[in-house]
Amino acid sequence: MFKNTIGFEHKQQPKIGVLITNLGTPDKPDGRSLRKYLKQFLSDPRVVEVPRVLWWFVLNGIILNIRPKRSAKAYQTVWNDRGSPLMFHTHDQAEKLAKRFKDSGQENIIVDFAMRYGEPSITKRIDEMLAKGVRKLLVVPLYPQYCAATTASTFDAIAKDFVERRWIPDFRFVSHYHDFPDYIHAVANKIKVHWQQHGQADKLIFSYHGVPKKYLDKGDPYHCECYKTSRLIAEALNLSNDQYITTFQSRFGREEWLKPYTDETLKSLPANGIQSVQVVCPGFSSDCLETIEEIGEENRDYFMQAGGQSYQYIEALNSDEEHINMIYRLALNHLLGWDLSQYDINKTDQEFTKVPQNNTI
Ligand SMILES: C=CC1=C(C)c2cc3[nH]c(cc4nc(cc5[nH]c(cc1n2)c(C)c5CCC(=O)O)C(CCC(=O)O)=C4C)c(C)c3C=C
Ligand SMILES: [Fe+2]
Ligand SMILES: [Fe+2]
Repeated sequence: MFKNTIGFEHKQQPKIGVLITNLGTPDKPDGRSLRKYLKQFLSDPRVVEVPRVLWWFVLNGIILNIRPKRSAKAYQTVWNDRGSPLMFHTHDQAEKLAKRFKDSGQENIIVDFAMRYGEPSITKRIDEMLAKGVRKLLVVPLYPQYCAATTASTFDAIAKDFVERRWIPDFRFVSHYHDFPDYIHAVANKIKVHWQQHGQADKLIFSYHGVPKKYLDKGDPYHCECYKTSRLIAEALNLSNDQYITTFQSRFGREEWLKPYTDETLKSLPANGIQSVQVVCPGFSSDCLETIEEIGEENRDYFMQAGGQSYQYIEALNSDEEHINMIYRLALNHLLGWDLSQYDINKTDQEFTKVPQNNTI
């Protein structure tokens, strides 16, 4: 009835698993793959909060007949020989994070990545980690700002997995890091480096993925966390309030989403005397369709066609060294008490809580 742990052996060294996750992406940039991906993604009640029966008809009757073809075209423009940017950046992040732990002498920590939709699935990675002896699992969704549509949805996938499993590991979950100082400084430094190379524009635009406004009205902290992130980055850069704007992109459907909208803002700026902008997307830990195509191309056209002179997109943190160090330190904060060898806690505590050398069963 319950799923058993495969590959368990006695005297196996217990391990700690650090699983970074992101949204997921289609297998290929074609209509078929997009249909499969969008069906899974848009069927998630955390993403689309519309009565299920009504939504089933809208999704299957309209959206899945139109959107896959259109989205496939957009994905083709960002796909390269390494595949989807979201996939290869997340892959690189996991690889470099694993090295970061190894270089710090943490041999017992296994790092990997999973995707909420599509492959590699959360369940596949949990299976693999448990088989390798992971008995304590930390999941780090790479969404800096908490949102039910993303963060809670990731939690749902883990909870669903655990419900079906016999042997559940110790478990910790990072629900957000929108104000974690290392994250703020990593984004601020990325902007500073861009300024050193290109100079400063009239305005800095912080563009975050939007969600329906009703999610904010129902108590989702996402909107507040986005504004706080912008404020903290602006403070780190010594920007005054009139030097930056927070906006929301990637609208879907007809209902009202969080405002101000990125596209409408960019269209209106030239008429208000703003000739040059730099756009940064702090909510995206990896570049993906929504940053490369929507911000890098589509919104550039809106701004330039409205009379703008200069438009620059500042890339996501991707697998930059500073990003990996930030995720490493974020994970360390959440691992506290699990793996003691790495902490500068005082000697008495270390002796008291020291894990026995042969900690096997
Ligand atoms: C329908 C509602 C959607 C909500 C709510 C939503 C929230 C949300 N999404 C991200 C991050 C990403 N979304 C991406 C793509 C994407 N998002 C939606 C819809 C909603 N997102 C769709 C339909 C798509 C697919 C592309 C398209 O057809 O337009 C991506 C990129 C994935 C990639 O493969 O590159 C990311 C990342 C966040 C952070 C968020 C709420 C806070
Ligand atoms: Fe999205
Ligand atoms: Fe989009």
